[in-house]
Amino acid sequence: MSNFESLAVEAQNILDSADLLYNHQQIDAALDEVADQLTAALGEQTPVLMCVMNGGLMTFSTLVSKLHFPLQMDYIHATRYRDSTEGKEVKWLAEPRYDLKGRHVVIVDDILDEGVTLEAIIQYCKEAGAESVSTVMLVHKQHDRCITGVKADYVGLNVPDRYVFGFGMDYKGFLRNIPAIYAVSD
Ligand SMILES: O=P(O)(O)OC[C@H]1O[C@H](OP(=O)(O)OP(=O)(O)O)[C@H](O)[C@@H]1O
Ligand SMILES: Nc1nc2[nH]cnc2c(=O)[nH]1
Repeated sequence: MSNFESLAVEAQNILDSADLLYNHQQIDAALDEVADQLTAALGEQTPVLMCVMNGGLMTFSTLVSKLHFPLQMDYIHATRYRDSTEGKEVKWLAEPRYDLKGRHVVIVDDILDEGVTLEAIIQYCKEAGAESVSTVMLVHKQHDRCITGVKADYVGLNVPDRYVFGFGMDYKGFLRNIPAIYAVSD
């Protein structure tokens, strides 16, 4: 069996034994609330919404479909876990296309864990001259290891201090497409 095939089998076993945290309906309702809050805060600001690839993709596409005001979409690709379940240093794979100078930027990602990735992206946007940087996270992992001062302005759902996957979040590069959020079984 090649590497990707054995990983696919492992991922299926992980899914079969995982604990469901939130189903699709609960995720959708949480993103409805975030969309309402963003509309109230930024509906007049013509923001740039910035998808953090790859994990942010499903949250981003669901969220923007709920926003009915003028905005632009862009993406940034920063990765720290690289198909592993342990974080390393942040690696940049793609920078945004829009000039962020003077713009209200909204970063949209799947998970705030230790905050290393988010801190690097906020710093990037500020150095690019953004007028404001707001942060949206589908989930916030509950522990006290997050970098001091790094926070999400808008959070959909809280998750326990366990490895989680689904709705964009991967297990070794798989299971991002599952339309619910699970925790790997202990
Ligand atoms: O708060 P942190 O501890 O920095 O972890 C959060 C980051 O980890 C994941 O990205 P990953 O590096 O796995 O890349 P991916 O988006 O391609 O899954 C996730 O999408 C966040 O960007
Ligand atoms: N998929 C996934 N990515 C992460 N990045 C940081 N923490 C996590 C996690 O629990 N799950």
